[in-house]
Amino acid sequence: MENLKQSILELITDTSTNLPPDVRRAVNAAKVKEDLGTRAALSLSTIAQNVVMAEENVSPICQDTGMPTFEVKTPVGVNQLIIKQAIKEMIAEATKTGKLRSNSVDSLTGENTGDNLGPGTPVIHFEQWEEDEIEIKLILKGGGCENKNIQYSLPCELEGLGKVGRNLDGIRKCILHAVYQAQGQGCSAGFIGVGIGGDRTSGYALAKHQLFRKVEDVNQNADLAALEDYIMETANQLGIGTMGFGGNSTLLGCKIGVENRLPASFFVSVAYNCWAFRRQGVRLNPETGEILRYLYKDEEVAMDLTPVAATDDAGEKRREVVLEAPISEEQIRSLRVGDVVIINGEMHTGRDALHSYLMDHDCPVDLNGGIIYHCGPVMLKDQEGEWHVKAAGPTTSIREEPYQGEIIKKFGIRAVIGKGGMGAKTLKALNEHGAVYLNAIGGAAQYYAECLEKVEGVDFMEFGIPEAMWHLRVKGFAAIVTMDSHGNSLHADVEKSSAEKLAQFAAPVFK
Ligand SMILES: O=C(O)C[C@H](O)C(=O)O
Ligand code: SF4
Repeated sequence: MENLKQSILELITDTSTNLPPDVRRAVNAAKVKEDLGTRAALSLSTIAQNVVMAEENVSPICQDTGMPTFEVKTPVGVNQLIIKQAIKEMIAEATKTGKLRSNSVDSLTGENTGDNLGPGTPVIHFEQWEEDEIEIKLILKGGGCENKNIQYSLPCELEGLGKVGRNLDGIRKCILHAVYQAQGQGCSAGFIGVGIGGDRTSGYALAKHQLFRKVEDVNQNADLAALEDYIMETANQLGIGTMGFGGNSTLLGCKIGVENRLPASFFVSVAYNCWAFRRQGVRLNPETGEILRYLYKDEEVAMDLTPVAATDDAGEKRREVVLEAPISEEQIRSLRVGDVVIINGEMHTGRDALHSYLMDHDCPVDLNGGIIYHCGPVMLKDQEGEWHVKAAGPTTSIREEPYQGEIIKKFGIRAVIGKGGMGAKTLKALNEHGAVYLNAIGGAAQYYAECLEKVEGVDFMEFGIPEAMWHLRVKGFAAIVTMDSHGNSLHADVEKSSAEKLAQFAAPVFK
């Protein structure tokens, strides 16, 4: 097994940096479906560019390289302990070289282990099989989309859809609801794996396992094949769109599996995966560990890089406003939902640990007129001790909803950048203080890393790399105003309109 470690490292690197062809085809098709010039089309254009950059730079497509989850099949007689050890070593190695973000955190203390190893990380499932080769599959599913997973216990009642029975039609309602409740927060357009049955644990495992099916794969169960088709057709009518900006591409794939259940239980479990659907697999020679072939590389698919002009709904070119901190209240009040903002100068990252800390502590830097970026980057230090940004897209902002409004006011912040939008409390604070919420394109970690020209400093390294407060100098960082200081929220609008559309699918479809 002299090649085993190298093969595993290659698999991890490829999964993190090179989007598989079936996913590329789906993202390209989504772009064609969006109306030219819309926010959704613009986002897909950035996403396509980002995919190309990640492959070229051999750097993470998204900074959140997720919970590494391996499914390993071995012929009888192969020592699984050796494979487990090799996986762990190569996970640590890939973390050291910035192919993975250090993502394993002690649940109680919040301490980051720094090498992606720890109790429960990585996840490795072993199985024996009759074939002669070793198969290793890997999925890197990020935290933001994982947070949008949902499990339904039937029968139940769902807002807008009414009673949900223990039958195919009830399952249909659950899946539509699952897509609706994710809105743009899991970096739509997404892919879902659904597990029908099992218990609470095996149901979710089944759902996640469905994500290993190819996007074009047709379900062998005719009922489920019909349901998958129906969901693809219908979910895309909800109007959530890429990043939740509204639009025609909300869902790029739906795969449904079924297992037996207990008489008393009926679970429908849904695993939501962002567009940055990173999964790959290899077949290995059982003697040498050398890669024989990849499982998800049927052809080379180039990303569609056709440029998209930024126009508003009336076809007018979108207003572009350049901002540089410190930003004045007047500048902020002139911004409206839909404006494109280009940021130069200084910004600071901050996510969960920082927001909670700032509630009752001072900030080491002056944030008056400043910009906070909800981002947990991948960082590498060079030999001179200087930090470099390797991947740095936004994280889901709604997690900061309990803190954000107060923090904006306490420190005089004028702009918050993130993705997926924020709630009513933040919207109120934006209005009262004079601040904006800017939506960056989730998952576009290479695209944004290139705008982050210099790391000026860092505070709170004790929170771990993703949670630390990085002080960055940026150039040409583009984002869209999705919540302004006049009480407008694109997110609230899309949520409302998609809820109305969801309710149109309440009537039974399947027997
Ligand atoms: O943790 C991150 O950087 C992003 C996360 O996957 C998210 O979608 O919020
Ligand atoms: S930031 Fe978006 S693209 Fe990245 S892992 Fe989270 S949900 Fe996926």
